[in-house]
Amino acid sequence: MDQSKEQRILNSVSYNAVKGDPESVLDCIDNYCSQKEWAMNVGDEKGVILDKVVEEADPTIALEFGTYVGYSAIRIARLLKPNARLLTIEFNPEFASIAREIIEIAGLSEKITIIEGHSQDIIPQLREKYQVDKVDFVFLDHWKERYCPDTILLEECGYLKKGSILLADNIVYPGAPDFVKYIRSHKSFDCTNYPSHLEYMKVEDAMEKAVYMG
Ligand SMILES: O=C(NC/C=C/[C@H]1O[C@@H](n2cnc3c(NCCO)ncnc32)[C@H](O)[C@@H]1O)c1cc(-c2ccc(F)cc2)cc(O)c1O
Ligand SMILES: [Mg+2]
Repeated sequence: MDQSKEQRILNSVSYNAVKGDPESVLDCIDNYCSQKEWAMNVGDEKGVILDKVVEEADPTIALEFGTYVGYSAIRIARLLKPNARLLTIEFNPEFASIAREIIEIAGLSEKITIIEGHSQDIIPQLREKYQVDKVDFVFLDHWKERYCPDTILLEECGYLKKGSILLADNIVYPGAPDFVKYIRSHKSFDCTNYPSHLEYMKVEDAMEKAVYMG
């Protein structure tokens, strides 16, 4: 059986990236996906917005929905302070295993925990199973129709505190209209839109930041 696109991305990283160097892993994935095969990584343009928001949040506990091959997990974790960590949730076992290998090549396995499962099932378990009290930063990049229910779930479970920052990818394309409507009309969220472009394409896209006001 021939390999998947995600396996080919891993092959390229394994062959071309400098072990232990997150930047070289990111560059390798961006080069592969802009020159060989498009893939749904947040990419280098929106990645700069992600970097800025992570630096603003300076999180101790960061959370991500939708690991895919680990590109944004590496992007986030490379900026974390020494005792900070990223929990990233992925339900596709093939993607989770590929992400684990790519994260290992980047040298960030100590800072990143990949949790295999559906976000809606894992979120309620974060306190007991993963010793999470509050989350400082959340990156939403999984199925777009799940952004809104999972944000509500995070709130209901009491993981958000004053100053918690959510950042959502793909606000324009593929779009997350119910999430945008919900978050912008919610009195406890202060929202900012960051226009950008779809990864590796000239198509319009945007990211939305939502700061929880408690
Ligand atoms: O669809 C997009 N992203 C989805 C991400 C899915 C990843 O996240 C995992 N995942 C999904 N739901 C859950 C879940 N919970 C919910 C389900 O239970 N719990 C855990 N993991 C979950 C999947 O297994 C994948 O690894 C997208 C598309 C385009 C795009 C643009 C233009 C085009 F032409 C085509 C595509 C651009 C983008 O940047 C995009 O992010
Ligand atoms: Mg995305």
